[in-house]
Amino acid sequence: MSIFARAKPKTPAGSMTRARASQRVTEKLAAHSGVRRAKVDQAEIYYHPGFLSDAECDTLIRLIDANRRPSTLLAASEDPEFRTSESCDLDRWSPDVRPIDERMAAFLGIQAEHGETMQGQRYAPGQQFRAHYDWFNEQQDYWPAMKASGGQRTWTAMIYLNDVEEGGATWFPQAGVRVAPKRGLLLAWNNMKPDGSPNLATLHEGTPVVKGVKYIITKWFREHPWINMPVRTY
Ligand SMILES: O=C(O)CCC(=O)C(=O)O
Ligand SMILES: [Fe+2]
Repeated sequence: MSIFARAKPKTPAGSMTRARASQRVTEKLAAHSGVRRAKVDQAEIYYHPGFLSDAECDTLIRLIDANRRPSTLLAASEDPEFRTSESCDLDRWSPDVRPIDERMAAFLGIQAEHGETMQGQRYAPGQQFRAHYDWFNEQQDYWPAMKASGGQRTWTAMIYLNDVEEGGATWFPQAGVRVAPKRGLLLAWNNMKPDGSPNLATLHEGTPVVKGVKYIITKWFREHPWINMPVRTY
């Protein structure tokens, strides 16, 4: 499921619960050696090189190639070029995915149940994901359903699975941060401000790939357990 907010809410509301939870994630990240924070004040953006091994990246690339389909948006866009990549949901119970899924959640200090299904994404040359927020716009029609299924998206964690010859950087135009794809690099950011309200400076885009193919995984974490989480059946 892919759901993205684009319009600005009129009065983003703060939340003490989100603020405290975000603070715990920040402290957890700060305690890991190898984590660096982007030197901007507008948003909390962190990197950790080498989070996944080459073998783990290759396994996920294989799964994405086997299951990819055109990426979707919940809030329809008038721009047919808004999100042109391919995506797939990666089965959180699969022995290839589960250890990585749980390692990402543990790294941020968030319970794995708060994470939506890990999403694999593939961008061929010319494909992109235009500027958007990962947090939900609480004025949009989809919000009651999102509120009931785990609430706001707090943190995003992404991992680049390969180096890309040219293009494909993740660009935060308001924060002024650009991250070039690097195999195994984890990029995580807080979609909320310190008071627990949505942070407009987390606007970001997957810029078009120019040469090569870009593979990533994304995990969006909710403020409460994600209740669409499928029950293990095997
Ligand atoms: O492809 C990228 O660099 C960004 C992907 C993204 O914004 C997302 O998965 O929410
Ligand atoms: Fe995003």
